[in-house]
Amino acid sequence: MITMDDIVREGHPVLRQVADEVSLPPSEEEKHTLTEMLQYLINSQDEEMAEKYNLRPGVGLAAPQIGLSKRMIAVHFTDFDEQEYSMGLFNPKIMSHSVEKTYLSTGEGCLSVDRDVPGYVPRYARITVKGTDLNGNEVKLRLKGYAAIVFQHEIDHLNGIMFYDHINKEDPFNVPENAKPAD
Ligand SMILES: Cc1nc(NNC(=O)[C@H](CC2CCCC2)CN(O)CO)c(F)c(N2CCN3CCOC[C@@H]3C2)n1
Ligand code: NI
Repeated sequence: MITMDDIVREGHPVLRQVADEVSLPPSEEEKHTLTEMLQYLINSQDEEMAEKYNLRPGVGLAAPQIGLSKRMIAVHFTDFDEQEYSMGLFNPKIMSHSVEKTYLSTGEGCLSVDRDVPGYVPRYARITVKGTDLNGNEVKLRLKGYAAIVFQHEIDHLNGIMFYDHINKEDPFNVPENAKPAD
């Protein structure tokens, strides 16, 4: 199982690389790894497992965070409309996005960042994502708000981008005029 010992921390070059496309169909090993990434999220949200294995809770995870520079992400969360997302995706790609932005009023954190970085992280309010799921099916997702934020955070990791790269350096709590909080 994946534990915090497997999560690389900021400063490791893999977090600043552009990850490689996974050639399709994914190998058994790639499918196993993506399944393990999803399992980490599920375990991390289970109080007993998180306590027992000292897991930081997570709603998303990207392969570079376990040292694997491949375009693979896993997400496990329920959004504010009670819509559940629990999936692994190969080669996720943002096909289109709104001009309008959104952000989490709590700011963001990252399993690869062992410090608090205060500030709003402006992200697209709505995105359309395409990718291939663990069953080898192509999926097309239209996401907004919280779900859009989580997927953007993960896809950023595949492009070597950390959440704090988006925070306004002069005024971390500056809100762009076209942005509304997701929560
Ligand atoms: C928002 C949130 N971020 C948590 N952690 N950070 C992460 O997931 C990072 C990714 C998220 C940071 C902002 C957007 C994506 C991991 N990242 O580094 C991957 O790249 C949480 F843990 C969390 N929740 C709320 C839901 N709760 C259900 C019950 O179980 C606990 C769980 C806690 N919400
Ligand atoms: Ni992260």
